[in-house]
Amino acid sequence: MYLLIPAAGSGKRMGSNRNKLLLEVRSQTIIAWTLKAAAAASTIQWIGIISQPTDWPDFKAILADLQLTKPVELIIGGSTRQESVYNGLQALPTAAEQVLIHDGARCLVTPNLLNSCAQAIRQCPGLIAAVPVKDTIKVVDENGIIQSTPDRQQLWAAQTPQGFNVKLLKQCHAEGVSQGWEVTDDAALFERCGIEVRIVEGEETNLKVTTPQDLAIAEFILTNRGS
Ligand SMILES: Nc1ccn([C@@H]2O[C@H](COP(=O)(O)OP(=O)(O)OP(=O)(O)O)[C@@H](O)[C@H]2O)c(=O)n1
Ligand SMILES: C[C@](O)(CO)[C@H](O)COP(=O)(O)O
Repeated sequence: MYLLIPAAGSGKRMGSNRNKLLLEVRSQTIIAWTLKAAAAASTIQWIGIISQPTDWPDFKAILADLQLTKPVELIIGGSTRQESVYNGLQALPTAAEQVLIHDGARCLVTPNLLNSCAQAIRQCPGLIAAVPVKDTIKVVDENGIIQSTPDRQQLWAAQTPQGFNVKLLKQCHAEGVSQGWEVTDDAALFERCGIEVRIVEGEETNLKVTTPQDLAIAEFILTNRGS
């Protein structure tokens, strides 16, 4: 399976002055933890890291340290996650029929979840890892007044990995560009194009390191795993 790792963000919500993926948790960078999970997932045969060239010296040093046995390519990122994935899709080897996309910032993903998604995407056009929402969610208007309470049975929190048929995902991204759609994940492009996306049960611990609080939680989870 081909794996694209969007890693070209700036980490505004982290409040850091550099790419948050270069911050350390338990003495390893966030991107190193993500790469280690990808390396340990037996189904992953190729890894593309979508990133800003200014970060390449750091990424190359991390790769040299990890000594991965799978081919890894650095691909130039865009100014949004959507643009970064678009670039990643253009850089995939022509043999790639399916692809998994996994945020570099979700560094607690397990090899097991990557493998489950890689196997499942062979049977459907698109899928995402997701977990059932535990909170009661409110829809609120611009004045802070609650409008409704959606039925929680139908609410799932989206994660990555997200898996897709490459040809269809390229078509959906192209449609997104021509229609000016702005989305925060690739499944949303499939949804807008009317193509089915399946849910694969994700992992509660598969959080996206977004804020300083998430860094502390990631540290706690990795310590408990004995990693
Ligand atoms: N132009 C961008 C923006 C984001 N990403 C990647 O998409 C993933 C999810 O994005 P997010 O957590 O929002 O990362 P940042 O954009 O870095 O954070 P922020 O939104 O707080 O600035 C991250 O692995 C990030 O590196 C990317 O490849 N290209
Ligand atoms: C793709 C994603 O990780 C799914 O949870 C997420 O949508 C990334 O963007 P966000 O803006 O941080 O939600």
